[in-house]
Amino acid sequence: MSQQTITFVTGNAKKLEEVRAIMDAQRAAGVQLPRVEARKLDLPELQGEPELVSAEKCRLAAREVGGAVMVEDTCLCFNALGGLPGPYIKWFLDKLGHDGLNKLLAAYDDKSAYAQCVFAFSAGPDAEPVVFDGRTAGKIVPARGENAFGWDPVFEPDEGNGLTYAQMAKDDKNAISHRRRSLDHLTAYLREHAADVGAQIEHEAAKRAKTLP
Ligand SMILES: O=c1nc[nH]c2c1ncn2[C@H]1C[C@H](O)[C@@H](COP(=O)(O)OP(=O)(O)OP(=O)(O)O)O1
Ligand SMILES: [Mg+2]
Repeated sequence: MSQQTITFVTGNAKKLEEVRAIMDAQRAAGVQLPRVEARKLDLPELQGEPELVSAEKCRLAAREVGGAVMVEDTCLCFNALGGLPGPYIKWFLDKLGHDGLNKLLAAYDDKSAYAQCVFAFSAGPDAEPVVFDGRTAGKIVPARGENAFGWDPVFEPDEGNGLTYAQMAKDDKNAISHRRRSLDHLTAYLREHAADVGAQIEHEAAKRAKTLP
């Protein structure tokens, strides 16, 4: 596994920053992790359940890169709305803003929500993606804190001592975040299946080498 590189495909620089910070801290603590390269690509996203959105994004990424990839899809799910906006949060945030997200819940007493990150990993274009779910529970609040990353100012995690993600130090967010939890599952999988995954990446690469003109 250590010889191989996995390409993290995302169009979002903030995601990449957090993934790098989480992995660097773990490496410094002696955790064995694969080499990860980044590729900036804004891939089209299928509609549906988060696991499906992420798995399909992963297939596209693997085809695009022609090798082992990881992607993630992030959702913000309001319990009063049956989990919506969920995977559509990007567009809700874009069109409604922080205030509009709060107003969506005006008719409900229940402001609880969870942030969800679904990583998907694929060994190559013909391999089946594997998905990993990470969640952090909290509630939707009027915006507080620096407006640096998406909906961070309106999400107050239950474990955040009353602070929104945007008010927390980056390391504190990374310690409890949906992204951290999902990434931990992915890296644990890669460690547990290091031999299989390594062989699969090699196999995929060899197959492609053969089919090249
Ligand atoms: O920790 C986070 N804290 C605050 N906001 C966040 C976070 N993580 C993602 N976000 C935002 C970005 C986008 O508006 C939406 C997810 O959409 P999502 O499709 O997963 O991300 P994206 O299109 O920006 O990047 P990608 O190329 O990896 O799909 O929530
Ligand atoms: Mg996206």
